Amino acid sequence: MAPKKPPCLPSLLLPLLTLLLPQADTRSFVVDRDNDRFLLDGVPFRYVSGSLHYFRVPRVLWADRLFKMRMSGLNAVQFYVPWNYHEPEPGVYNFHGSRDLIAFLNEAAIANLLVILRPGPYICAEWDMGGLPAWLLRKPKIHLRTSDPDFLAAVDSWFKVLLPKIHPWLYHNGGNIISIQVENEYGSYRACDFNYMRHLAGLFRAILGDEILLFTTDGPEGLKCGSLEGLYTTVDFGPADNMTKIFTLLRNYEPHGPLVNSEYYTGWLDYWGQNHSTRSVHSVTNGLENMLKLGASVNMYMFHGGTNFGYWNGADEKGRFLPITTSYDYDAPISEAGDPTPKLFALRDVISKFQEIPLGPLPPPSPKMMLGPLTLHLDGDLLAFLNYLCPQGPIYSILPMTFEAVKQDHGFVLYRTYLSNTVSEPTRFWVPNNGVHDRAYVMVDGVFHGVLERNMKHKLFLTGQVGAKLDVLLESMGRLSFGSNTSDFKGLIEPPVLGQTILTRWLMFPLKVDKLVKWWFPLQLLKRSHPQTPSGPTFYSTMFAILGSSGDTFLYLPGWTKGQVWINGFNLGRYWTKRGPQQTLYVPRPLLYPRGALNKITLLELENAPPQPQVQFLDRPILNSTLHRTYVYSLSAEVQSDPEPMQLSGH
Ligand SMILES: CCCC/N=C1\SC[C@@H]2[C@H](O)[C@H](O)[C@@H](O)CN12
Repeated sequence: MAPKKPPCLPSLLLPLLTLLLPQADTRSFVVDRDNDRFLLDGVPFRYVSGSLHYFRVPRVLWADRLFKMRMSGLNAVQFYVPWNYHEPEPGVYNFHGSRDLIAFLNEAAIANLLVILRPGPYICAEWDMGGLPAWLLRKPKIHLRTSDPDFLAAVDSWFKVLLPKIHPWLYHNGGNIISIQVENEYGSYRACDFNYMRHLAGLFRAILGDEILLFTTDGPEGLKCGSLEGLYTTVDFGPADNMTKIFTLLRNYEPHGPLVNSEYYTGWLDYWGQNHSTRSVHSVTNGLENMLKLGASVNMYMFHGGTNFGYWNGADEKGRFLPITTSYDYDAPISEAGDPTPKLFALRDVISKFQEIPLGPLPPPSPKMMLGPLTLHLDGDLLAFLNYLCPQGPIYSILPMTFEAVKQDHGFVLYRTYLSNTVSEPTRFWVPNNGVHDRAYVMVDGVFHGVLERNMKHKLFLTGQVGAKLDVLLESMGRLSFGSNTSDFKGLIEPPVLGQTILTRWLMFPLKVDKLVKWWFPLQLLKRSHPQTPSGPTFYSTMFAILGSSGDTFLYLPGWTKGQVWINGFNLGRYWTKRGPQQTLYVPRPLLYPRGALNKITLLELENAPPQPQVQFLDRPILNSTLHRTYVYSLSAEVQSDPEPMQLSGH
């Protein structure tokens, strides 16, 4: 669907106006190397852009966010296209609802924003596997982000679907896309495979033509492997970096043409278990003003961060595995709830010194709602619903299989084996080579024995009778989205060991939790037995009505440990109250049924619920709680003391 044409005008006016309006054949966005600037339709142009990720904002809120960006003085919006968000299975595509990319392009056009598109295939973005689909890892030896034929075949297949959709939206075709990025900070990736980058550039040119401006983005240390002849080179850096030094370095790659910072960091990401990140208003506005004085084009990353709903967060590896939090507030100028912040107004003042700002006020913060406390009832432990969670039954293997091997991309897989001997004394249960990816909740005959965690907690001690069920619920906490190796397999990567015995003969149950939670009637109706005393992964739920006026709100879970939340079947994301720094989850008002209608909240608490299983809805977020240090294990004392196992179980 090509962009909507202007409304039809009285026929006598049309000929006159067509002389004035730029026509598709005169529309152009080019680099003017003689004058170190961009030209838009032949006129000098500088973009002041902001990043907003449509995949982190419910579709019903896109127009609101884009309007606020325009009213902030931006003339462009930059966003990625996550491959894994649109191709859930090989050859299966989804561009509907909150995945309707064309609808988002149209909303940007309506907001009078040009578009800087970044389709990857890798996007980083603190998104699961940097946007690459987990199903690529069903070929375990695939070399991601290289000219590996298996990888390129999947990339070509995806881009031959995506890029033709984008073609009509290119600026010179009448659309609003002025430039397109190839890959993402490729210079930071170990492969440095120029054949791969040349392949991508050739594919983009073959489908999109020669007019569209293609560019690359790298940190200063990545320019060597990230830049490519024929692609315009840009950099990314934040307010604390040395702008002069980095732009001077950039001139080694682009001696002429406009200076571009494609990711000027207005804030930063958060990791579970680390302190909340912020960037000062002064440092961010000061850096922007310095770049605009140079005539540079700038994209602010992020201008509105949004939320990692569901299981979509990515992870980093900085000495240890660090999953990204559910909130992607990013301390951005527009808050996670879509509210203008002091940083926005300060940036708007800076922009107004260099270009016209739309007249009129920004909308005020949206109404917020408080509700509760609500008391949830215990539906039952997760194992009680196993037949509904895995209706197709388990997969058997001598050694445990990864999530990818059993075709489970996100969430949870239950691993089950049976004790071949009685273990009467507390005996060490562990997984060699840091092989828990990422958290394991261990039960013996349904009794919760504790948690193992990647890099953090390698062993626990358990007892059990011969023939007892040993259940290990594995949770993926999101795949590495940055770093030298994005082949971040999930599950039990190594067979666990009990005492000196390697445990074999495993049943794997890929769990379809979201499908179960979507059932409207209370889960406990599915159970034959009465809810047991809460032990390990357990479902809780309740129904509630909004009596007063509705509004955005923030779910607060005091006393809960860690788990997943659904509201009216929508997967709101992960909570980890015990670890922080995030203590609340953003609940967009459109998720809630208005006054009188019944809403349903469901929790899967993975460890321990509070004695009173209550939650509240607050009128403000808590993203910077003080961390409960006692809860964060230290690994160093443990990992060296694990001896090699002696025998296989059952042999
Ligand atoms: C030292 C940082 C290297 C990783 N790059 C990052 S961390 C935050 C941002 C986003 O991930 C963004 O998607 C990256 O392109 C750049 N960047």
